Amino acid sequence: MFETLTGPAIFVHLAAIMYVIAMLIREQLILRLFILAGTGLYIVYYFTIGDVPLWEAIFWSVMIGLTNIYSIIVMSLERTTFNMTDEEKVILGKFSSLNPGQFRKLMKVGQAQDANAETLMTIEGKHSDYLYFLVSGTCRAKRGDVTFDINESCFIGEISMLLNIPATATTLLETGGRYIVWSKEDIEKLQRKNPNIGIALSSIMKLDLAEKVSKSVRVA
Ligand SMILES: Nc1ncnc2c1ncn2[C@@H]1O[C@@H]2COP(=O)(O)O[C@H]2[C@H]1O
Repeated sequence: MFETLTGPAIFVHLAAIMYVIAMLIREQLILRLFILAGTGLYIVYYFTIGDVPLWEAIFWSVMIGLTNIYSIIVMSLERTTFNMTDEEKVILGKFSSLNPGQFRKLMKVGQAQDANAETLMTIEGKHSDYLYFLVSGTCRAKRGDVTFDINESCFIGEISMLLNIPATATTLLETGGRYIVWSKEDIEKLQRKNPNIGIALSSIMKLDLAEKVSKSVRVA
């Protein structure tokens, strides 16, 4: 077998070595790059092995290679902030348990809004269908007789979502504030399709809650 190492057969040996190395790698992106190299070497082999290239084998190898390249591009995009706005990059900093691809999926089901007037977000004791992330501005909140401000870069509506209870406060965003709003139903659908996003989002909301508690003062 190995006496053919100098002819076109060298390519089939190299291709197989690429595949064997790929099978030892867990990291998807690197694994796929080795498979791609192997596929390229197989194509060279099919071109050079006989008087006539093995077109059927070449055709399917090219198809496999193109499919692999498509997945490599999708995976690479999922790991980078390419094409994100500056605002999205800042929000991603807060959502650090999500990778950029998961974050894009979450943002796709949400809507960025500017408050052109005072905007009521939650009503104490009432179920809310929405989760908000306050990008900028201040939200006035009232719980019982106590009023307080909630400042930017945090969630509004995460307590009722995490505990599945009515809103614990009435919250009103001042005019000019900016926020992202998600329908809880859309988030639940997304979580069912991507359980990892659900786990990451709930840990981000818990962290947000811990930060709020760490800054809160006892008022009564
Ligand atoms: N003490 C607090 N500090 C900061 N934010 C609060 C406080 N109490 C309630 N909230 C926010 O107000 C929201 C009202 O709806 P939720 O209870 O779903 O989630 C609540 C929090 O996002």
